[in-house]
This record gives sequence, structure tokens and C-alpha cells, in this order.
Amino acid sequence: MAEIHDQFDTILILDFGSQYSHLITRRCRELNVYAELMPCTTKISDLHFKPKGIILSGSPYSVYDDDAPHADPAIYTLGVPILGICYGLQEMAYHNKGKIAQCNHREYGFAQVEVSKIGEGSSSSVDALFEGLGDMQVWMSHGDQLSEMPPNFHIIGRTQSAPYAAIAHDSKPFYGIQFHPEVTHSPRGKEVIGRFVLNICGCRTNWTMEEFIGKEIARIRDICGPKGRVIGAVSGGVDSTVAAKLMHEAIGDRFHAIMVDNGVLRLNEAKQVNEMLNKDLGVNLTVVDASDLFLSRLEGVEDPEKKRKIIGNTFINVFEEEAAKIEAAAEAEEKKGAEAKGRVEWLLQGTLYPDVIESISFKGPSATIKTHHNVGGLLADMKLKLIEPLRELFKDEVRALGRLLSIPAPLVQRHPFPGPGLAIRILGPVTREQVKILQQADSIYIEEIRNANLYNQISQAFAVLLPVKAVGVMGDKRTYEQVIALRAVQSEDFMTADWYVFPPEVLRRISSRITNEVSGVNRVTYDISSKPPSTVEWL
Ligand SMILES: Nc1ncnc2c1ncn2[C@@H]1O[C@H](COP(=O)(O)OP(=O)(O)OP(=O)(O)O)[C@@H](O)[C@H]1O
Ligand SMILES: O=c1[nH]c(=O)c2[nH+]cn([C@@H]3O[C@H](COP(=O)(O)O)[C@@H](O)[C@H]3O)c2[nH]1
Ligand SMILES: NC(=O)CC[C@H](N)C(=O)O
Ligand SMILES: [Mg+2]
Repeated sequence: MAEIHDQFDTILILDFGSQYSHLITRRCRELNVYAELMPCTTKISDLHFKPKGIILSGSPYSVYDDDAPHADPAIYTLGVPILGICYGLQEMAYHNKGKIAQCNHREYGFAQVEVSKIGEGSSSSVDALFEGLGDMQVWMSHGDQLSEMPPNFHIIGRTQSAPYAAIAHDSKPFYGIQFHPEVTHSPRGKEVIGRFVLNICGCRTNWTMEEFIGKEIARIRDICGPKGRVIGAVSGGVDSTVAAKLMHEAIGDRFHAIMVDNGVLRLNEAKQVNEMLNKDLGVNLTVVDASDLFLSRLEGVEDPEKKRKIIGNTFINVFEEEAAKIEAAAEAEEKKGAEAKGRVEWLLQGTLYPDVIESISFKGPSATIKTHHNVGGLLADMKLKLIEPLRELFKDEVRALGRLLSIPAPLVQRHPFPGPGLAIRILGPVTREQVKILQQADSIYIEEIRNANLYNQISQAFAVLLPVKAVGVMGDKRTYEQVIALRAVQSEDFMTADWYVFPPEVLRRISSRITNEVSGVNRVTYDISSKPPSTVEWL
């Protein structure tokens, strides 16, 4: 089977636990080079591909810590260029017998790198890593630094407090930099990464969504074989819509898209999504109304993790039932003499790279903050095999892919909506009445955001129904009703997010409409928390 690594030169990023590891991956991909993040404990002998270059990330550890992570020494004999960033530099120096010590002046924030000149006068030049860049502003975050150069390395850049801020091996393509080129606070950082992956590693720049489409379609056809059929979990969200369209291009009507009405969707969502997919995209969609099943299983459940697991498991039950129905229908037709159809062996999911990255840390999955229904909420003994064509992509890559697949802009720009839906936005038990209140409030909120032309400036907006009651006065009468909280965030990748600053008149209109039009609500509040320390969703 064709592998992604056969088709795209790959930069392997070894993750030592830095907060910025995934940004290194992103920067490479922005240069149209495929990059993949793996735990720093990865054994080179276990890789089933040869990377074109390796980047060692930063880390919260110091190299001499007892439990400090170290890379497989085999990386140094693989014959490919290596770039160490921050801890990565220290790790490279440590392996090559240099010395590392705590700095007198810890550096957090901006620094100026002075790029070293090689040679004299008019024939002087700089190292290939910095070619054409000159002295530059960079961003630092370290308490340790190189105190003694490893043998056979030389300095290629320094800062005022770090004399060995950038080093290179005398004869091998090994580089170390103390600063972080992957963060936007290092304005020319992406060019430094470019010098490494393009000039030094010589990677082909074919990681574009145009190339990806063709190759992924071929790969899907290969996986499914000439007859295999796929059932697709489609929500109307960006990811599953793009995945569905890709699947449809690859195997036509051997792909069966299923949207599950789990009783906790937004107002009129099932109807709208049905129209969009059938009409706009030509994907044959079946909407299964399983709202009674979901709501009965959710009855009385308050615990957020329990809600998530119930929903994740029930989704799979419904998909397996639908797969069985599709097979039974095909068998009935075959008995009447129709040509035999393939089995429904696969379940399509719109899982993205950030979902996967969360479980990559070298210490195993990072602390579970919440179980995303499509990753941790799956049934252990499910019969369908997963097919996840977007597993390697970031959200903005998926949106670019969607545009290339001619998916209409309003669909591509949709805010994400979590699979567990309104169940994780109703704090406390989920009932049909509570769902109805929240659906109405949410619909007014989004409508007013669209009317104010702010939808595309906000990454995600939604309403939350709080399990508290407050006193109000309406038409001279005392009321004692529920509270709606509004949330709107801006975020690049939803790993971090900041709350959105609305023009006051927009908030005023939204609040007034919700309290007037939604019975059962007499108060509206606005959530001014960033992630971290909060998360985007309340549950
Ligand atoms: N109501 C639903 N019916 C069928 N499948 C669903 C439903 N909700 C979620 N899923 C499945 O779970 C996956 C993950 O949901 P998620 O919300 O992360 O992605 P999305 O809905 O495709 O896109 P977005 O993040 O933009 O909402 C979806 O890609 C889809 O496969
Ligand atoms: O499909 C999903 N299934 C889930 O279980 C789930 N939980 C959170 N989210 C979405 O993920 C992003 C980050 O949310 P948090 O900061 O709350 O983790 C936000 O965009 C959330 O809406 C989910 N999406
Ligand atoms: N950001 C980093 O990689 C830090 C590395 C190491 N812990 C230091 O403080 O120098
Ligand atoms: Mg969704």
C-alpha cells in the first residue's frame, strides 16, 4: 500500500515535550514540506521510512536530569541532517561530548543573534543555515546553555548572553540553535527552518493540498479495493464534510454518508446539513434520527466525561446498526439476481492531526483533560475498521483542501461543533426542554453574529446553558429563571484560545433578543476566559 512517506519527503520532528513542538511541524508544512511529529523515544530501527532530515524539539528538562529524555543515538549515523532547537541543541551537544550548564542570565524573550562570518573581507560568508539572513531578532526561552563546545563543532551565531547560540559540525550537517525559530516572535525563524529543510536537507516542496488530493484518492482506492464499501460518520462540520467529499471522489456511491441526529444538535441542523450535502456536494446522505436513544441514555447524567463516553459509544452502536442495514439491503438485492456488492468494512472519521498529536508525548498520552468522542470514546470491540484520511492534517490544511474540492465557502468556514453537541453545553442533566432552550438561544446568538458580519472573525462561538436560576423582573412580575452564558473565541488551532472582544452594541442586541425570545431565560452573561486556564467548551 502506498505510504505517505513514499510520496512526500519527510522531516521527522522528535518531540522532547516542548510546548512548541507542533509549531515546528506546522512551519515545515507551510514551506510545503511534509513533517511528522514523533516521540523522542522513537527508535530509528522501528521507523518504516527514512526521513530527509531530523529536528530535535525543545523540552522542559535539562539534559543532566536523571529522567531527562535522550534521542536514539542511531540518529547521528543515519546520514541525514539534524537540527537541534533549544533543548535539542543541548541534547546534540551532550551526545557529542560538549558541556551544558545553567546560565547566569536566563533568557526568556527577545534576543539579537549576531550571525558569524566565515572567512575575511569580500569573500566572507555565513553558514548555510543563515544564508541571506544576517543578524536577526529571535525569541529565547531557556535556563541552560552550552558552556563548552563539543569537539568538531564551531560557532555560527551568538547573542549577548549566549556565546554559543548557534553551532554547526565542522564536516557533518548537524546544527544546533538555542533560540526558537518556530514561534512567530522570531520574525525570520521560518526562513531559518526553510534553510534547513530546503537547502540543507534538500526536501522537495510537493506538500500541497493539490498533490495531497490526488495521492489520497489513490490511497483510498487502494485501501478499499475494487468492491469494499465505507460508511461515513458525517456531521456537517468542516472535517467530516471534506472527508466525505474526498471519499465520494474516490469510490463514488460505495460510500454511504450517515448523519446521526443525536438529539443534541443545533436548531434545524439535521435538515440543513442534509440539504447541503445532497444538493451542494452530491454526497448521498442518510439522516438517522436516534435522538430518543441518545437522550434516554443521557437521562439524569451530569458528569461531563460520562456524557462524552455515552455519546461516543452510542454513535458507534448506531453506525454498526446502519452498516448491518446496508448489508442486509444488498443481500436482498443479490437474492433477486443483482450483482454482488462488497462488505461494509470501513468507518470514515474526520479525525485531524491535533487529535492525534495530543496522544504523542513521550510520556504517553498527556493528562486527559477531556475525552474527545471520536478518539477516546470509541468502543473497544468495534467491528468496523477506521479510515481517517485527514489524520495527518491541521484544520487550515483541511479548509484549503475543502476549497480545492469545491466545497462552498460558507461550509468551509463553519465554526467547529463538537460531536457530543449541546450535551456538553448544558451544565447538568440533559432533557428535551433544556435542549430546546439552548437551541433557541444559540440560534439567536449565531444569527446576530452573522448579521453583524463578525462570523469569520471569530473562530468559534456558542451559547451555554447554566444550571443555576436567577431572579429577574419582566412586565412588573418577578421571574426566577435560567442563565445563558455566551462564549466566543479566537484561536489558530484550538490548543490555545483567547476570548473575543465584541462591540458592545452587538452584545446588547443578543442579550435583549435572548431574554425576550427564549422563555425560561432571564439573564445573559459573557465568558471572558482564555484557554488556558479555561478550555473552549465548558465541559
Ligand atoms: N452528528 C453526527 N453524526 C455523524 N457523525 C458525527 C456526528 N458528530 C460528529 N461525528 C463524527 O465525529 C467526527 C469528529 O467530530 P468533529 O466535530 O471533531 O469534526 P467535524 O464535525 O467533522 O468538524 P468540525 O470540527 O468543524 O465540527 C466527525 O468528523 C464525524 O466523523
Ligand atoms: O468533535 C469533538 N468532539 C469532542 O468531544 C470535543 N470536545 C471539544 N471539542 C472541540 O475541540 C476544540 C477545543 O475544545 P476544548 O478546549 O474544550 O478542549 C473546540 O473547538 C471544541 O468545540 C470537541 N470536538
Ligand atoms: N525551551 C527549552 O527547550 C528549554 C531547554 C532547557 N530546559 C533550558 O532551560 O535551557
Ligand atoms: Mg463537528
